[in-house]
Amino acid sequence: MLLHTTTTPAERRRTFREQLASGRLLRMPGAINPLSARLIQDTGFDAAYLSGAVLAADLGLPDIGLTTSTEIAARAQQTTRVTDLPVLIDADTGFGEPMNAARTVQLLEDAGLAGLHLEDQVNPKRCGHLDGKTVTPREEMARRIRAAADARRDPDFLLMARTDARSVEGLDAAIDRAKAYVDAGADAIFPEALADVTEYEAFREAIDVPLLANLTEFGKTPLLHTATLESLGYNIALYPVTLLRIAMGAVEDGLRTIAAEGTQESLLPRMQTRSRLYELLGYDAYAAFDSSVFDFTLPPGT
Ligand SMILES: C[C@](O)(C(=O)O)[C@H](CC(=O)O)C(=O)O
Ligand SMILES: [Mg+2]
Repeated sequence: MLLHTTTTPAERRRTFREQLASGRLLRMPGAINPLSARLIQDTGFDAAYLSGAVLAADLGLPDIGLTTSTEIAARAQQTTRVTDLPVLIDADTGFGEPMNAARTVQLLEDAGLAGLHLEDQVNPKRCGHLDGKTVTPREEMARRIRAAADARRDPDFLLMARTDARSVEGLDAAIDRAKAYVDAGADAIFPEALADVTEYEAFREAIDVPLLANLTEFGKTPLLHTATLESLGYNIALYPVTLLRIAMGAVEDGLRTIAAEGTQESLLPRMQTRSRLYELLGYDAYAAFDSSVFDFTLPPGT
């Protein structure tokens, strides 16, 4: 793979549709940057995710709807360029009125994504696992979805509706909303912040389209095993902020170690090596293209 992926957005959208139709559980970690999306592909995951919480945190911002559709589209394009995997993006509330949601869909289609999800919170939105959320009237969200569905130019671009209603209006209302969102044109449903396995079951029973399970840490939902989700008939196991939490934990530990020990020596066994990084970046493909780019050998152990 030289410079970028050779898989087209259309191919990846078809793959994503086929994966979802297969009935198999897809495992979908959230990338923290384009390079980590390469690693997600390299370690055998099915698809990658771009989290609103991660994109905001990356800019040093809380996840309250401050980022813009053009900002997330630019980041998405950098990511989709370097992976062959289908990538699903968190489009928050669609960034405004239904007309804004429609523009968001087109921007994110152009960014090479396989699909997006829109949620039924009002602005300023918040993490779905926090208390004090407010949801829009059901009909307003249905308008948001219809506008998004009509704006699509590739019918394979996946439109997922997320409902945040479980912790606001209760489980039954959340299921009713999900049904209304499917009627409005949603291809898949993201039931946010379910409390336990019985709630997962109830959603599966009531909804015919693919379902996503959000396995975010330190939230309201148990960290269900993939085997459990498979037996429940869920389609996507999402690890939205997991890589960010792992990386930031390691970065903080590393910084404290250097400050305390005066050298990074003790951290070397925990670091990605230079050779692994070069492997991920595909240096040899560049060497094959132009031998003057990569005409050195790395000393052993680097
Ligand atoms: C999935 C989510 O929308 C995200 O932006 O990644 C967040 C995750 C989180 O804040 O833990 C959410 O669940 O609202
Ligand atoms: Mg989000």
